This record gives sequence, structure tokens and C-alpha cells, in this order.
Amino acid sequence: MAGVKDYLNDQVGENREAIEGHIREILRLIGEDVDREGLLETPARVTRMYEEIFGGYSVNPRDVLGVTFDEKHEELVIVKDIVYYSQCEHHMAPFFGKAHIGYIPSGKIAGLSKLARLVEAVTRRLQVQERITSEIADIMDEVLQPHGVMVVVEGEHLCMCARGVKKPGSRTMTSAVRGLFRTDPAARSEFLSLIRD
Ligand SMILES: Nc1nc2c(ncn2[C@@H]2O[C@H](COP(=O)(O)OP(=O)(O)OP(=O)(O)O)[C@@H](O)[C@H]2O)c(=O)[nH]1
Ligand SMILES: [Zn+2]
Repeated sequence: MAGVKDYLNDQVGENREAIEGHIREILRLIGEDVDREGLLETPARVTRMYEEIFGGYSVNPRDVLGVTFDEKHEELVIVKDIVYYSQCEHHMAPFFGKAHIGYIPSGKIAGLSKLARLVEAVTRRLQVQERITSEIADIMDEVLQPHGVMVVVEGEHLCMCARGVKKPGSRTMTSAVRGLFRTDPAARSEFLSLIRD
């Protein structure tokens, strides 16, 4: 499928020493004293943080939905308010918010926690919010082959709040629809009314 990288190697873990060296060099180049006490461990800390926030690269998001159950329920299932943290690929600045996933199974249901794991696998990478949204929808569609999928993602982007245009509080909303949600406005409305707080 276009766009979804699923390489499974642990790049940060494999390149820990080199990454630490580069972080140390950036600290030096912005004018910091890299030998002062507060910064001595920073390159290692940042690298450990990268292992966490870029951990999605070592997960194949399709495998996350690997455990499914055969069930006759062919009605809307929604998991909403799945909190995510991601990094924008333009500035490497955090953006975060909530993802809401709804689907109408056609015989196969996913474990509910797996939907949240899918969000983790897709967001813990360098991303743009639109791609997060469509990747979640496409993977749900591919693995579960449901009657339909709808995904809404809300995001607050630090690159828009803390720098640049500086608009704190602005929220970006993105949605992706697949299957019958494309053609059935009532299904879209039901999903949207159920994810409203
Ligand atoms: N569509 C989209 N844009 C994003 C996302 N995250 C960051 N951006 C935008 O990426 C764009 C990069 O624009 P550039 O003009 O190349 O970079 P810039 O000079 O830092 O832009 P400004 O943020 O406007 O200062 C900016 O408009 C960001 O707001 C995202 O998830 N989706
Ligand atoms: Zn950005």
C-alpha cells in the first residue's frame, strides 16, 4: 500500500552512538557548552527519547491488527479519544491530539486495544496528520475488510503554536472514509454524532 512504511528494523537502537554524537554536535553548534553538567547526559537522553517517539518504525502496523475474531456483529463499532503524540515531518516538532476510529465489520472484528496499537504504530514516526488519518483507514480496510471505515483525527501542532505563525489553540481536523461511509451520509452522521463529546 502506498505510503505506509513497514520496515521492521530498530534504526535508532542500531545507530545509538552515531545519533548521540550528532545531538552533541548540534548542542555545540547552537552555542552550548556540551561539557556542562546539565548537558552531559542529554545526547543519550534524546536518543532514548527517539527510540520511544520513533518506535513506530519497528512495528508493522498491519501486524498490529493480526488478532481478529469472527463475529456476526455488522453494526458500527467506534473507539474514540485515542490520544496520540507524533512528530511533524517538516519541523520535527511534536503534534498531538485524539484519533477516533469507526468501522462496520463484515464478519471480522479486531481486539479493541489493537485499534489503539494501530494508532501508536502509525503516529510514532515522522508524519503529517493527513497521512496518519488515511493510513489508519487504509490498514483497517485492508486487514479487516469491513463494510466501511471512518477515521477522524484532531491535532495541535507545536510548529504552529510555539513558532512560525504562532497560533496556539488552533486545531487541525482530518477525516478519511472508506467503503460505505463514502456513499452513506447517515452512517457518517452516526459516526460523527457518537464521537462528539
Ligand atoms: N498539511 C500539513 N501541514 C503540516 C503538518 N505539520 C506541519 N505542517 C505544515 O508544513 C508547512 C511547511 O511549510 P514551509 O513553508 O516549508 O516551512 P516554514 O517556513 O517553517 O513554514 P511556517 O510554519 O509557515 O513558518 C507549514 O505550513 C506547516 O504548518 C501536517 O500534519 N499537515
Ligand atoms: Zn511542522
